[in-house]
Amino acid sequence: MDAMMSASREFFRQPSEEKKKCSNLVEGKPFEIEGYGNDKTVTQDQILDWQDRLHLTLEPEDERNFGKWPSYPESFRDVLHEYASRTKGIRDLILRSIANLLELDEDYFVNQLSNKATGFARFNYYPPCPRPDLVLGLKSHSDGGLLTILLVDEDVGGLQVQRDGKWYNVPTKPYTLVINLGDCMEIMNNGIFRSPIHRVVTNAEKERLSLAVSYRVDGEIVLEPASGLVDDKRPSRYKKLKTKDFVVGLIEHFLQGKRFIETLKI
Ligand SMILES: O=C(O)CCC(=O)C(=O)O
Ligand SMILES: [Fe+2]
Repeated sequence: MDAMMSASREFFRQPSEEKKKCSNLVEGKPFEIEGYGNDKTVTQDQILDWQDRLHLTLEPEDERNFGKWPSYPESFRDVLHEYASRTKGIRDLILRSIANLLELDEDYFVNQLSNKATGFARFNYYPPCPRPDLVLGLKSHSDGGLLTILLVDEDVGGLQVQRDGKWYNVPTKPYTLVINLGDCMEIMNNGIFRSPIHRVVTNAEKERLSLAVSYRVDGEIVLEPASGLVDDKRPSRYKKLKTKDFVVGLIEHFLQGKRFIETLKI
């Protein structure tokens, strides 16, 4: 965890020209998510976030785009490779625990992950912000996938979670990962465990860093509640759709500060 955080910090502290070697914007090419930069701007009045992010595909491994993986610091690639193999183990452990809690077959969620299931890393870097009262580091959202394994800055807080309309600070604690369930998980468990709405506030004096590793099922899989969690008393609460169509809606809504899952509720 320390090695991953310090390699990320070294990457983000470089001058902008160096970071742009991993840019997600390549002249003459359409916007790509993968790489260093900002999220896409789709409307004139879109509210932007006070952050830089580096978005890298981790899974499937053969789809890693090393052209966008930082070569500075030198350790970055090896550290991320190692970190990603550890988070995959944590993913499976948590998916099995959730299945047990729901009294499903222990491997129910793990079995939904084919070798085409996706995993990506989103490194978030929040520079100090002179007007924290005016701008968020990351707008209010819920994560889209099955689950997110979040490594947060151990000194600087900023992550907040919403409950009953109120925002609560998530405390920072060294060597502690925050696990967020995502919208795909909420759908697959028929709304028993929900994906939390969260956001990041900015800090006037200190920079902040986080790394979110999110996992999703394969795009061809139809997202729907596990049959063991649907009956006459608790019918399916979400419209069915393919994961790849879900992802398109998810991104469009996220950029505008909205939640796609709300439109799928029956
Ligand atoms: O920076 C954080 O603590 C949260 C980041 C986050 O919510 C995300 O990347 O989805
Ligand atoms: Fe998030």
